[in-house]
Amino acid sequence: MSSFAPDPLGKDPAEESSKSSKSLSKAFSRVDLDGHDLPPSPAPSSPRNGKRYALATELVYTEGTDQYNASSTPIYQSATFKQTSAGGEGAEYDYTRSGNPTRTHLERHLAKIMCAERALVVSSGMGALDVITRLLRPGDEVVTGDDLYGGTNRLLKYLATNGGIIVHHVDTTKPTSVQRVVGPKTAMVLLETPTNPLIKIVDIPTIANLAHEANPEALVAVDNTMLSPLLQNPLELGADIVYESGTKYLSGHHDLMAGVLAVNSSAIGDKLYFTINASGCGLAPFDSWLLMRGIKTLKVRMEQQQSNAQRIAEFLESHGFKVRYPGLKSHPQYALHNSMARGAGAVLSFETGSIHVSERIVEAAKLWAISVSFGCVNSLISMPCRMSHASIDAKTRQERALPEDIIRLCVGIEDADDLIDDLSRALVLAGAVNLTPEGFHHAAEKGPTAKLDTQSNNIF
Ligand SMILES: Cc1ncc(COP(=O)(O)O)c(C=O)c1O
Ligand SMILES: N[C@@H](CCSC[C@H](N)C(=O)O)C(=O)O
Repeated sequence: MSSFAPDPLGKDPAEESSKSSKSLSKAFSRVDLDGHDLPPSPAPSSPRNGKRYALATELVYTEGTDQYNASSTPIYQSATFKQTSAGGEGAEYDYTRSGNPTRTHLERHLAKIMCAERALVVSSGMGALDVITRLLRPGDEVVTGDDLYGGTNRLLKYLATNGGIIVHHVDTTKPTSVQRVVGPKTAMVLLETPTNPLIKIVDIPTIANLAHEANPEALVAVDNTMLSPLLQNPLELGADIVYESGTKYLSGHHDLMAGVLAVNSSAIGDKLYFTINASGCGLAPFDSWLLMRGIKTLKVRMEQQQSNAQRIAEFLESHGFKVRYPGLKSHPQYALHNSMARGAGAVLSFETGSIHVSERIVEAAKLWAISVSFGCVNSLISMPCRMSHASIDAKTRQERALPEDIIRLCVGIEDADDLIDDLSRALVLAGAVNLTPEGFHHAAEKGPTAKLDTQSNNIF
C-alpha cells in the first residue's frame, strides 16, 4: 500500500518520493508548493470490496488486519512510528497527526456505513465544518439556511466578518429562495436537515441540482448530525460532502467529542485530509476507539430513541402543544422528509407560548437533564435560545423567527412511560396545562411576550 497520498496542491508524491530516495540529503524532500513537509497519509479507504450487508450488520462487522486478530481494534496510543529507512519508504504511518492505525480503521468503517469513498475524523463537529470551510477563498459566496445550529452560524459569521466570504442566509425549505441567490460565484451550499432547533426539512436533491446548475464547481455540504448515517445518506441525495458531529448519535454516550466528514470524490478527500494534517485536528487514537465502539450500537440506540420520540411527540400534540417533529403527519414537510430519510430521528421541539412557562417546565423535569447536545442515551431538555443557540444574537433570532419560548427535547432510550410521566409532572408543575377531570390540555397561557431590548440586544 502506498504511504503517500496525492498532494492536493499539485506535486506528484510518487515522483517526490523517488527523488528523495536517491539522495540522503533529500531524504525529507516531500514538500508542498509552499515548501512545507508533506508527510505520508494513510491510503484512502476502499470499503466497497465485497458483499454489502444490511446496515445493522455493517455497523458491527469489521475486517481488521491486527497481528493477533484482536476483536476490538487496538488503541495505537503512539505519537510517532519508527521508520526502517531514512526516507521512510513503505511505512504507512510516521506521525499520529498525519495518520494513526486506530483512526484509519474508524475512517474505513465510517466510509463503509456512510456509503462514501472516503471518510475522515476530526476532533469535533465544528472542527469538521472548519476543515470544510478551508476550501473557501476570499470573495467566495456561501448559501445557507436561516435556521442553523448556533455554532455553525457563529463560524459562518466569523468567516463573513474576517475571511472575505459572502454568506447568504435564506429559507432553505423553499428551493426558490435558494434559486434566487445561487450563481457562478456560489462556492458552497451548506445545508442542515432537519434543522436545529426548528426541525425544518430541506430538499437536498432539488437544492443540490440548483447549486450544481448555477456553478458546476459549487460544493454542496450537508450536516447530517440530526439523523446519522442510519437514517439518511446525503451523498446519495446529491451532496458532495457530508459531515456530522460524532459527539451525538454516532458515539451515543456523551463521553467524547468528534467530527466526521465523508466524500465520494478522492480529490476533495485529499484536500480535506491536507487541512486536517496541516492544522492538526485529526481525532486522537483513544477517541477514535471510543467512537468505533459507539457506532456498533447506533441502530439499537437510535431505534429506541426514535420510537420514544414518536410517543412523546404524539403525547404533546394530543395535549394541544405545537410540536415540531418529522414523524408527525402534521409536520408540513412530512412527505419530503420521508422521501429522503429512513426515520424521523429523536429530536423534537415544542412551544408553550411563554418564556417563563418554558423555563419552569425545563427546571421541573427530573429525568430530562437540562443540557445542550443530543444523541445521547439519556434524555435531555433545553431552551435553545438560552443555550445551544445563544451565540446567535437576539436581533438575528427575532429576524429569523426563532421562538424564544421553544423547548427542545432530545429523547433517550429510557422507558417511554417514565419519560411521559416526568414530562407530564413538569407540565403540571409549570402551569403549562389546565387540569380537568378528563386529563389536561395546553393552557395556551399568554405569558410575557418576548421583547427585544435594543440596547443590550437581549430578549426579555
Ligand atoms: C447540527 C449540529 N452540527 C454540528 C454541531 C457541532 O458539533 P460538535 O459539538 O461536535 O462540535 C452541532 C452541535 O454541537 C450540531 O447540533
Ligand atoms: N456552549 C456551546 C454550546 C454547544 S450546543 C451543542 C449542540 N450542538 C446542541 O445543539 O445542543 C457553544 O457555544 O458552542
